[in-house]
Amino acid sequence: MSGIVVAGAGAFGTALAVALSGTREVTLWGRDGPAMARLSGTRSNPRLLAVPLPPALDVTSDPAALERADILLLAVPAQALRGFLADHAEALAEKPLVACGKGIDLETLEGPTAVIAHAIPSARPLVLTGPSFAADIARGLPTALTLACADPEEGTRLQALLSTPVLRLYRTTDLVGAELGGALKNVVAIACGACLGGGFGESARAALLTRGFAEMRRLALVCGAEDGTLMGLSGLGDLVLTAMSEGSRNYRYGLHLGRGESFEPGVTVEGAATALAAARLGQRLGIDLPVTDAVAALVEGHIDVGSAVRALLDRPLKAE
Ligand SMILES: NC(=O)C1=CN([C@@H]2O[C@H](COP(=O)(O)OP(=O)(O)OC[C@H]3O[C@@H](n4cnc5c(N)ncnc54)[C@H](O)[C@@H]3O)[C@@H](O)[C@H]2O)C=CC1
Ligand SMILES: O=C(CO)COP(=O)(O)O
Repeated sequence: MSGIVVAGAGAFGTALAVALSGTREVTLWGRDGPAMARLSGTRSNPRLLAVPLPPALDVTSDPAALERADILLLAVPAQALRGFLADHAEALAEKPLVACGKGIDLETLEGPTAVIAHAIPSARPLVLTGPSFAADIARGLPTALTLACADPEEGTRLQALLSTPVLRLYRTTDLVGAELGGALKNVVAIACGACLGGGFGESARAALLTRGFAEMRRLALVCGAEDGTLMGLSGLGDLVLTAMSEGSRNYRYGLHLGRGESFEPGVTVEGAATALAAARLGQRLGIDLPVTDAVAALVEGHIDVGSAVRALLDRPLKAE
């Protein structure tokens, strides 16, 4: 039996640990010692998830657990991944590291697999991504995700290890497509939320979702992604979930932007930093990303939603 360690005890890491615990040996590792000790005692964190932890799930803040792992699921936010890897590089060497966060690093403009490859060259990066709210996964509701692994044999082995009767993993070798789909859909979800929050209606949201998806594909394909991956769970599938549901923090953040309200402090909103990163990447690669650029300008407070929508409508007419 492989020892799975989920690193990052936020909503998603806790949900994944809950879902995988039972038939597998699973440890949930978090950096905050007192918080993990409390969680170990109470076996629940209602602020994060409505379900209790299964008795078999081990909970710790001891870094030695990272070293003992056969495989690690990294459920820290994208902007924290580089720091986490630097802190634990020795313990994580030569292991399969499954990136579960969705974003592009704002400083390096890299996705999680390149961040892992640079920080720990001996590690084997994978990506686990797709439409899944932590609350749904923790409750055992049916969910389908994409597992990307460069080595098809290892991908097949880990697909079996990380699937459960209700958590169905599809595999691919397209790491770039999987991670960019997951990262970029958050930006489009912010745009869709801002559109509804600003009172522009559901037809406009459908237009933004579709044109935003065209942008996602444009950027991802130039970065080496396969179109089939973008059309699958990790791209279109996750975009549909995130851009249509108030269960999404990115969408809710967009709603607040659209209404001109401030958002709940301290909540992880990956699409905000990723919009800035993707806009810079688009400039660097010479790719037209009007929706992304508008979200980046909104996030930075340079424009309001009304002017963002007007700027998008004023663009020259073109072929679809
Ligand atoms: N919540 C959800 O429904 C889903 C989240 N995700 C992705 O999972 C990632 C994490 O999201 P959540 O768990 O929801 O966020 P969260 O805000 O609930 O938790 C983030 C956790 O990461 C920890 N963390 C931050 N920096 C760290 C560091 N340097 N070292 C160790 N731990 C660190 C924090 O202490 C916190 O426990 C994000 O990239 C998100 O896009 C993916 C699918 C679903
Ligand atoms: O990635 C997610 C769903 O697949 C979670 O979305 P939010 O981070 O917007 O809540």
